[in-house]
Amino acid sequence: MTIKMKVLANDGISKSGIKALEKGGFEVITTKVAQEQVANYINEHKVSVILVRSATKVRKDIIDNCPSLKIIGRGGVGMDNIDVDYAREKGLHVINTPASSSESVAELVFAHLFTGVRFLQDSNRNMPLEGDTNFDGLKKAYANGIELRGKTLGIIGFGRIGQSVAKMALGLGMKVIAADKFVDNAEVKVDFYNGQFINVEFITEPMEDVFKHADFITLHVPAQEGYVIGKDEFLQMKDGVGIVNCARGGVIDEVALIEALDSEKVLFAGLDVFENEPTPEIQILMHPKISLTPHIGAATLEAQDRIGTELAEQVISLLKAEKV
Ligand SMILES: NC(=O)C1=CN([C@@H]2O[C@H](COP(=O)(O)OP(=O)(O)OC[C@H]3O[C@@H](n4cnc5c(N)ncnc54)[C@H](OP(=O)(O)O)[C@@H]3O)[C@@H](O)[C@H]2O)C=CC1
Ligand SMILES: O=C(O)C(=O)CO
Repeated sequence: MTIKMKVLANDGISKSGIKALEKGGFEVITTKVAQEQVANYINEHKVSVILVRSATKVRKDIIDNCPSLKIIGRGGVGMDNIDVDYAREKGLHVINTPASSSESVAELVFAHLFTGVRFLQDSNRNMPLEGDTNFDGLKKAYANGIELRGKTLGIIGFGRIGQSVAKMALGLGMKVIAADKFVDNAEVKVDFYNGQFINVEFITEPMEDVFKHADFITLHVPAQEGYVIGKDEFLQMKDGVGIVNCARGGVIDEVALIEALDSEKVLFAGLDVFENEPTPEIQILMHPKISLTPHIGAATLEAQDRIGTELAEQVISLLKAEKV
């Protein structure tokens, strides 16, 4: 009898990913194992591959105590929930799917931008009931919307997602400026649904210039030590700027953000990620000027399909030689 290698997809995986892995001769387990039970489960079931999104952490304890493990796979980009260097030192393969979700995250950025400039996060909560006479004042406030067209979008972090955001912004008639620690210039291919495209050359600018000139700022940097935007950075921005963070909680100082919103320095914020996940601080949750999503940047059917298939392809190719 052939013994199939086991893949534990602890944060779920698309049907296409399961199908591809099964076709490749793997058994796929989609049971959600509690974090503290993951190591035991891997050992009990002799799991060879653990696939995670952002919820399950794969730290030193699992890496040290699970000898059957050969691959740690992250369905997504940021690997801050995995001790990557340590795992690689111990001879494990660590893989991710860096390009599969860029367009989906970029689209969510615009969902937050459109929400912020037309106050949707607040009007969704405040539509009047029959006989409500107090709504007129609010309606007047909601009537002060802003168009994105013609405005300047500042992109901090000009990698894959930052560049996807840039091309969508150009399509909307926005001006785009960008800052990146390491990318000096980039040629972004803006493609249209009819197959036509144009290439647009970008030269990145110093971060202070982006803060100074942007009407809206969106962050696309990885998790890192220290805030990228804190009190000092808010002070450098235009009054009434809009901020979007679909990158990582912890790259914006949330206390400074609340202060900036309350003082009207910042007009609105759109947040997909939080310093405290999955349960953001109450001041963030209840703020009328913040549009909230629960870390769903990559959560589209299309992105998850690409992620599942790409993970399956990598697992199959890495373990092909070792299968029994
Ligand atoms: N909300 C969601 O669901 C999702 C969130 N993400 C987040 O988005 C992040 C970006 O993804 P992606 O665009 O694919 O990554 P990339 O690596 O392609 O781009 C990130 C860019 O930001 C640069 N950078 C790092 N730190 C700074 C800084 N302090 N200031 C300016 N630039 C900086 C990086 O430089 P260098 O590479 O040299 O460090 C790199 O060029 C991921 O790391 C992840 O955390 C990703 C997918 C989904
Ligand atoms: O891919 C990422 O980094 C995400 O945050 C989505 O899971």
